[in-house]
Amino acid sequence: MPQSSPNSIEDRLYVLQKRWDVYVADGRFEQFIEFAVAVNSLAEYFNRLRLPGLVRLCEGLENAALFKLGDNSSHPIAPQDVFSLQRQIETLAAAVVSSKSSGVARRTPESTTPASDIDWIKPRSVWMVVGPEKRDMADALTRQLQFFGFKVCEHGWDEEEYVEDKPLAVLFIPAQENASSEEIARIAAIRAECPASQLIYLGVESAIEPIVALMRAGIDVTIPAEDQPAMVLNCILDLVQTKEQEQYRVLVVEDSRVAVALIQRTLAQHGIDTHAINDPGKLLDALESYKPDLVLMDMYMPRFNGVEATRVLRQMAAYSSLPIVYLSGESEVGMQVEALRLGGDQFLMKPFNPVLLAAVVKTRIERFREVRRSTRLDGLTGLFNHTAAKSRLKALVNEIDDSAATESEALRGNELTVAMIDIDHFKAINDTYGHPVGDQVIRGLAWLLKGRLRSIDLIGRYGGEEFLIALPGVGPDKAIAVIDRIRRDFSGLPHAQPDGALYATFSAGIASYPAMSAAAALTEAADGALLQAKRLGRNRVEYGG
Ligand SMILES: Nc1nc2c(ncn2[C@@H]2O[C@H](COP(=O)(O)OP(=O)(O)OP(=O)(O)O)[C@@H](O)[C@H]2O)c(=O)[nH]1
Repeated sequence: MPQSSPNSIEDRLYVLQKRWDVYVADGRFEQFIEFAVAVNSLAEYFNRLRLPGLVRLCEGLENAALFKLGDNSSHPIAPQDVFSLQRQIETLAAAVVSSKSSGVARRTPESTTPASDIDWIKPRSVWMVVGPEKRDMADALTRQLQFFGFKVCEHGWDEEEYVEDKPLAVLFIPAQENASSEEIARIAAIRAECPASQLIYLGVESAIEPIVALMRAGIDVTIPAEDQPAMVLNCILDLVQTKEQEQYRVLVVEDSRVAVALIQRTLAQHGIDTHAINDPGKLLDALESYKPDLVLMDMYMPRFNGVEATRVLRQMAAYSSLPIVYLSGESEVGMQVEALRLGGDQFLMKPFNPVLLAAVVKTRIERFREVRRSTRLDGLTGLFNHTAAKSRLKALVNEIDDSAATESEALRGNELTVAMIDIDHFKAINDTYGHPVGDQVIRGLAWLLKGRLRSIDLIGRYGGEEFLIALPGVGPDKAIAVIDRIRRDFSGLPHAQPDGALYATFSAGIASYPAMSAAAALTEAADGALLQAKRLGRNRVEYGG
């Protein structure tokens, strides 16, 4: 065994293979569960590393394993199923070896490597497979990708040797709309060589047949002719965007210590954090302090039962949509249905199947987070939307007010500077190049802001092409310098469009606390300064007090 805890891709793969071998030798249900847990853990690890090809292979194996999970009576599974799973494991192992040889899968001890710090192992290179006919577009895309820090390696459609490290993504730009059979063969060859890379095909006809042919050859994303090339950067930036990686949090309401220990062990194996209370009377305090993504609720407990506790939560706006899953020995279907009718989302029986419990908990939490995200974040840019940005700004101003009132040493004298940014002549960009290109300009600015500002800064999409920025602890002079630097860089950022690149500029207005002591006054003053910047000729930063 390489190490006592499964840390790296190789270790996780080793554990998976070992568990599979044990199952094949003995054929017991519990051994199959252990194997399925190992597959799930590897799939999650690939997901965190953002290795789309390996995620796909691993999820295929996970689905096949879950399909065969069954129960005690269905094991050992039939020899042809063993053979088919064995083949999937071998394909996965070969893909891991192939990616590893490119340096993608270096060993990274998890204990010292939080998900947010693993950027260094992400490949940041992009291959572009393009012919001479699409020179202008390829050049514009290359400049744009380089601006965001990607290394671009160009290849011709007839090239057969690829010596560089395996890329994050491969962009295929065909000479005409539909791929020729030689081009399909080239795509399949690159798919085999780069199992972990995202393959993107630009300019497909909007019809099922050609898209299916490309997908069969190994393409992950096809972009219709009319949307290119504005979508390309979006696709690639999505691959490196660090989504919310916060650990899932589950509150366990359960009076049996044995059940709590089993649940916590199972969820911990899937990287899920838990907090347990044995008395539903403590529920509101625990929700307030622990802020879970899901409650796992026992049915029968002293004082009052899980269904009563759930009904109370459903009457409170803050918890009306929080996922609640019952985990109980109650086997009477009528009682289960009643429990769901009164506010529960799902019912799981005790003794629970660990794979099923983890799968239900994760799926419910993912959906819950997705809904929460969609109400707070802007779909185009992933930044806070207007409402969320306004309320975040209010909270920042309140924090400073509170710290001044309590004279907290750490925060005393804190400053806050707000900037309103608006892209210049944006209507003309839309009118000239079309809305998809306009959207790409907005996204380009969003990415530049995210890349340049700190994680504690507030960045919101305030209106169509208007952004609200708040920089806590930063005075006006420094803020003006920072925003002006971003302004200069944005004006040099090429935005790819079918005939080459276009350049855009923005104007900004700045205001600061304590000169303006309320959130509304700050945005109003920044807005006034922005108007002044527009009047003075645009592409400039003005200070409004
Ligand atoms: N592509 C795209 N366009 C948008 C979006 N939201 C708003 N717009 C457009 O943005 C344009 C804003 O134009 P105006 O407010 O007239 O200002 P402008 O052309 O940027 O001119 P100045 O601000 O004076 O420099 C309008 O044409 C809107 O339709 C969006 O999400 N995507």
